[in-house]
Amino acid sequence: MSICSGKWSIGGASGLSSSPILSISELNYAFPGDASSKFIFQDISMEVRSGEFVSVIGASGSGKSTLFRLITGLLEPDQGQILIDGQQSGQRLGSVGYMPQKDLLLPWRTVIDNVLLPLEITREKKQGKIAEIREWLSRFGLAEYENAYPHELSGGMKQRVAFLRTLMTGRDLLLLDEPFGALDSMTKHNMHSWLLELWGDLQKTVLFITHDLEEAILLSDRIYLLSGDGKSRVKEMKIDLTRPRRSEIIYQTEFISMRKELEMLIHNEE
Ligand SMILES: Nc1ncnc2c1ncn2[C@@H]1O[C@H](COP(=O)(O)OP(=O)(O)OP(=O)(O)O)[C@@H](O)[C@H]1O
Repeated sequence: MSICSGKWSIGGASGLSSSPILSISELNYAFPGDASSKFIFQDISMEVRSGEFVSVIGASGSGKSTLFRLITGLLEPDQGQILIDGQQSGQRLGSVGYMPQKDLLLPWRTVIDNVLLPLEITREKKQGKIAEIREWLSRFGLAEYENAYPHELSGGMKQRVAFLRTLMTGRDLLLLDEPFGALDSMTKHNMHSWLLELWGDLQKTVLFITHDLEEAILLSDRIYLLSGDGKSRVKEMKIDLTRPRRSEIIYQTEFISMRKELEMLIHNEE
């Protein structure tokens, strides 16, 4: 594991050379009308470069989902700047693919019609995309379920459909809010293996919320830890495990010591 400026870098953005796809600088945010005027974020900075897989971890209530809503443009920062591909705040809505915690598949639509939804919203021509979607369905292990309805799918399958639908937004940056959080451990393990195998071909950038430390280390190039107290800091950990990765690396000494370190850091935050 290598850590930017020491073991852990505090304050986020690590001065990396290539221009970031997402750049957050000195972000301040408090929910309007909150009598205590409690800041969710105070002077938070972070960045994500093209092609990275970055996880965001933090205690419940530390602001992970709020951060995603700020990035998507559903909320506006009180102060500071959020740039996506250099685009300023206010021009961000629709510029990222967002997968919320619940799969939110439309129950009256088949798998393929759910996946086609982003193209309908942006009024893109569907015809040319069908062949591409069928190829992805096959890679997602869903070829035989093209005409199935959500209630006919397992939990893992539903998440894969929701992920594919997010992919079909065509956006380079995907925000995934605990996509595997509700899955049983065996299905989750299978999803990890599947995603690790797919990662090299996806050519996307992912910001990923999770409560699962093992999942964060296994999947990520870097991890941001949101502090649970004054919310004025964000810590960053670089995961120097080679890719392609297999889920069995969780048993390796290097992995176990990273996990220990992450746990200690969280413990210190508390
Ligand atoms: N619409 C809102 N109005 C006022 N406060 C809110 C609103 N949404 C969230 N909060 C508060 O903001 C804080 C951060 O919430 P958020 O959902 O972002 O946390 P989180 O880290 O995603 O939590 P979890 O891990 O439990 O999903 C919490 O204290 C929450 O009560």
